[in-house]
Amino acid sequence: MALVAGVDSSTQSCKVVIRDAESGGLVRQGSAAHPPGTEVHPEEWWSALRRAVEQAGGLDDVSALSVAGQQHGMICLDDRGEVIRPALLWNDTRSAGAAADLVTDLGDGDREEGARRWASETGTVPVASLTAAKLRWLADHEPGNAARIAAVALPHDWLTWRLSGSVGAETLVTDRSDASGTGYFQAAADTYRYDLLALALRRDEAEARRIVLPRVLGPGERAGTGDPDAGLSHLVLGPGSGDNAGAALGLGLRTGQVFLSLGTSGVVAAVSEVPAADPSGLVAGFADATGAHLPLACTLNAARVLDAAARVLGIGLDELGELALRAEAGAGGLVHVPHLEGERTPNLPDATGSLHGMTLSSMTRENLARAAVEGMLCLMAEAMEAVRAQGVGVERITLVGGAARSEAVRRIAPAVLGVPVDVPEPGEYVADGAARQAAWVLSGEETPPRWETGRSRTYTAPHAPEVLDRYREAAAREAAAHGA
Ligand SMILES: Nc1ncnc2c1ncn2[C@@H]1O[C@H](COP(=O)(O)OP(=O)(O)O)[C@@H](O)[C@H]1O
Ligand SMILES: O=C(CO)[C@@H](O)[C@H](O)COP(=O)(O)O
Repeated sequence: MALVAGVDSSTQSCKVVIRDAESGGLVRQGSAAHPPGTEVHPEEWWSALRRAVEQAGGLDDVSALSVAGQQHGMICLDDRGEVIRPALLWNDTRSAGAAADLVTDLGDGDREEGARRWASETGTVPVASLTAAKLRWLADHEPGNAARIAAVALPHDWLTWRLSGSVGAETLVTDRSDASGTGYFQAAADTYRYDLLALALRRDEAEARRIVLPRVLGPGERAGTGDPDAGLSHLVLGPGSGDNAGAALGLGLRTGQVFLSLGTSGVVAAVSEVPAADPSGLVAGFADATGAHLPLACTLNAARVLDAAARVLGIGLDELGELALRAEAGAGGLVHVPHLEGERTPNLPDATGSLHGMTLSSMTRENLARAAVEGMLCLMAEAMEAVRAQGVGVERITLVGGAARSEAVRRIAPAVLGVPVDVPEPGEYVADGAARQAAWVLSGEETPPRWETGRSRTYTAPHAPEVLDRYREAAAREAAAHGA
């Protein structure tokens, strides 16, 4: 029985699953926490990966491994392959101004024209999360560091490279799903755009072409083998992927199917045969891990909205869910607009969260808990509408991510979203997608192995559009206050 490993190096933790390559059956797993914050040294991820692998029983009997990782994080390497500064993560909003500048610059001073060009040329209009915006921030705020850049990698590229034991940056590899989140990759044509890398770094294109970008491997293509010095030469490495593409692969989603992930980020994404190009910037035109596309709307706020509410109420997440289910739909008029970390969809990087409709009768613990769950889900309902506006039919949605473990979220989601919600058994679907890719690479076949996916339970509830209507009113007031 050949074993394969899948790694999910995501924002809050690193998870490793080890599965049977043929059946996909789970054999063992491990996890390790990542440090908090939006600026993290990649060595921290490497150390968490090693701890998670150890907890999962090691890799001695594992034949292949792939890494899926949080998207967009900027890792700059110097000419010796050393990390120049801690990585700036997808949820670090200091690059918001840089993103706005990139849009205007490509439009020669015209923001709308710039947004149209970014969307048509790369599929995505830059926001603070994109790697290109982080590079522009670096060029403007840390020119000494920017001048030392010899290579730029993403978290999953760098971890795959570390596992291979390579030292030279020229051996870095990536896949099209993660490359498509950089801002300097054209997913529709599978090619890097050095002109846009140059724009980001304020260099000319010839200089930008001297920067090493990870070679983009095809889906299912071998990335090499593990580090012989670490006893990993038996390990075949897969190209890996961005974490959202990993989730789609782990769930075995087919064209037209849509998932909602409630982790640190909130994500609504669909597998699509056609690339997206949304000039409003709400939907990113990313690629998936199978050769198709993954139009995606991503929020900065999701599961941690519930963490924050539980903290304020001095209770655990289970109790928060029980309280929320005891309140009526609409939380007695209390509306929580949960822009706790600023927001990306809609693009309000400087926003803060707010609570509306506070009265003596609405201010109960039950309503506060309910408003947190409803607020998070309304934010996701808006993301779902943005994906729909790109022509994706959303008739039902598959719910995953840490907050999918909450019974309250599962039961309230169909009422707020207005579609049935399929909840697969709790699991690590990003890591599973990476494991499935590893099995694919090991098999050398044209398509990923058919793995049995666990049973889903479908949640339905009468649609309660008034919850979203009231949220929209409150969110519009907030957006106006933040100059949108
Ligand atoms: N039972 C639960 N109810 C609500 N939220 C939960 C529950 N279990 C875990 N979470 C939340 O899930 C989040 C982590 O989700 P995860 O998908 O692993 O995040 P990421 O992939 O971004 O690191 C945490 O914020 C945690 O509070
Ligand atoms: O920025 C995005 C997608 O564009 C995020 O989805 C990151 O990829 C982080 O994911 P999680 O750690 O929340 O899973």
